[in-house]
Amino acid sequence: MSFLQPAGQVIDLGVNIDHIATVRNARGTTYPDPLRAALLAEQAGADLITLHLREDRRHIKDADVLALRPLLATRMNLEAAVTREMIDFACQVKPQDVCLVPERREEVTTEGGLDVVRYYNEVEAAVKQLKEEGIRVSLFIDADARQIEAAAAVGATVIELHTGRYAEAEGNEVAHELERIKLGVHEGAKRGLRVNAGHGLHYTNVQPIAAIPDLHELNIGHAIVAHALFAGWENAVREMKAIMVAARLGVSYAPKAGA
Ligand SMILES: CC(=O)[C@@H](O)[C@H](O)COP(=O)(O)O
Ligand SMILES: NCC(=O)COP(=O)(O)O
Repeated sequence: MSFLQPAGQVIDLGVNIDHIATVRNARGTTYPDPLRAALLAEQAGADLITLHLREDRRHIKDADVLALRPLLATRMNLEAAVTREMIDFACQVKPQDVCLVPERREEVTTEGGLDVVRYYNEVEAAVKQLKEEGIRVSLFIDADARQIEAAAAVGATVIELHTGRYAEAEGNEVAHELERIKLGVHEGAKRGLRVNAGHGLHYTNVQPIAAIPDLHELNIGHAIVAHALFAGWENAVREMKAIMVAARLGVSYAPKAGA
């Protein structure tokens, strides 16, 4: 229980440690250690640890996932593509959560949501295999009614709405994308799904998202790692959690300088 968290969970923060591994891999050293980052993030208020084992292993490696799984006090949310290799690996690791994401080797970062409508049969088979191992399955999708409907139909119990378009929006588009996410949260909750969100969120654009009722969890990585370069890792996690909780509770929170 984070000291920032009132009784009961207001909104969960999933800290994505991918880009700790990006820095490590830049020189092929053992530091910074993603496992240490994960354990410190938990102590600083993270409610779960998210990590994306990409097909090209550009940041998180198989060994990171295997080593971290038994160490976490909270829970592991493993992001993976819908491939035989990744689904079998996830069934071997048995994280509490798996989030199925789209992946293209040439992409810089995740560009959109999983097209559950188009790949319904493949996603359905993956969801079934993971659920048989006792793993809770989330689908990383756009805030699109057809994708949300397909996610519920295919047997997922959780969806994570891709907030990339909101994060990249400018001017009047910001309000439009925020409304699209609000409608997606409502649509998912109406269908009995647990609704999460993530991608491209940072210390200012997170506030309107965290304020959306019925949103259970935000997965945030790149911005926390970036802020940690100046504020320190644990401060960066604590500050993000505080901002999210304050936004959800409708109270103002002004981080002290250098927090
Ligand atoms: C699915 C998602 O939004 C995150 O996992 C994101 O993919 C972070 O990893 P990358 O920066 O490698 O895309
Ligand atoms: N699913 C979103 C995630 O895990 C983190 O995405 P980002 O904050 O690194 O863009």
